[in-house]
Amino acid sequence: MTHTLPDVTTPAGIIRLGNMFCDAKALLTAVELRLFSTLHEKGPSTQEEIRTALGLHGRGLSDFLDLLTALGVLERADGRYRNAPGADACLVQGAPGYVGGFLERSSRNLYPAWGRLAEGLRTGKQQSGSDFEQVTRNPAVLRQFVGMMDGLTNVVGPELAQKYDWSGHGSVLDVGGARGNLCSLIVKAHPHLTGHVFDLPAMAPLFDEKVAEHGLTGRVAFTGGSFFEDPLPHADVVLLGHVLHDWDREQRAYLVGKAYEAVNPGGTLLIYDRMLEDEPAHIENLVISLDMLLVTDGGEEYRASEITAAAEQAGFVSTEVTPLSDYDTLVICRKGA
Ligand SMILES: C[S@@+](CC[C@H](N)C(=O)[O-])C[C@H]1O[C@@H](n2cnc3c(N)ncnc32)[C@H](O)[C@@H]1O
Repeated sequence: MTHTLPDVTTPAGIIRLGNMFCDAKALLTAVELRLFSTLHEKGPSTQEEIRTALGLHGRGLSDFLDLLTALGVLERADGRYRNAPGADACLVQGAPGYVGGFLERSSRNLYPAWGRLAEGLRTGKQQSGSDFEQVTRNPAVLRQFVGMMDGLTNVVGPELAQKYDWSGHGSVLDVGGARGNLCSLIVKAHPHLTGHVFDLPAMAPLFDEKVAEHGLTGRVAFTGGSFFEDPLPHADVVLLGHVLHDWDREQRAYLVGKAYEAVNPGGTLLIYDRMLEDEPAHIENLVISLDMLLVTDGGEEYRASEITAAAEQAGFVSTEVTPLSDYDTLVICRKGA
């Protein structure tokens, strides 16, 4: 994936880079207001039709719509706005490739936390005031959070289902698998597998709902518990996806060791995250690593080499590192038979 950055050798380019948070907030706001879903439903619409449908005041609306047009997520013709193709595929609620859940939570949680980045860097403390305990206590926030996870697993899931050879395995366990979206996508693509998700107990009702939506009720099971305190179920393939980056280095090594115990002999542990490289080239992954500074107590993105070393220490006989999706890295850890 390529990045187009402003020319930061010029004052105008530097100011443009400094203002790019405004571009992002315009997109996040459009998702929050359900603009893309509304345009998908109503078809090309005038500014006035959009104003009425979204219940807006009207001041600033033409600039807002034109900014989204300049950013490429809307198109304007004959005084009517409609979704650009990418927005129609990814930002309309209920579309298979919907990533708006991620953006919605970004708008409500990450965006304000980034406003306190200096404080986060000064203190090393998270700035969102919402650890997993708090997230799971509030049903509305939990729903937003799982929507965010679905936004990411809708992208990673289909690729993981294709990329890894699932033919020699009979079962998959997704540890920290949220409401089971990724596990369901894998079981749907490989119906010979039985699926199992382990996550905090509060996730159970949302899991039931999601698995029913996938038409897999009874084929993907759920066990509630804490992966730090409770035993994990066993499976041929154990997954830890976007989980290790929530924790510090010592906790990550502990979870790799715990996952080793859960993998059946001859099976595999699959770990994916936005892992970092030595060269600071991946803007998106560095941004997510700073997200972890701002929303977790010890989390950060990390290098694949940390995980291959922890896997070796835990007892895995071999490891393989490969790219997954546009931003993730997959580490495949094989257990001896
Ligand atoms: C960042 S999400 C990743 C979700 C999913 N694996 C994905 O790829 O999108 C981390 C998950 O870990 C779960 N989690 C956090 N603490 C946990 C704990 N102590 N035990 C079990 N699950 C936990 C959260 O509820 C959440 O679903």
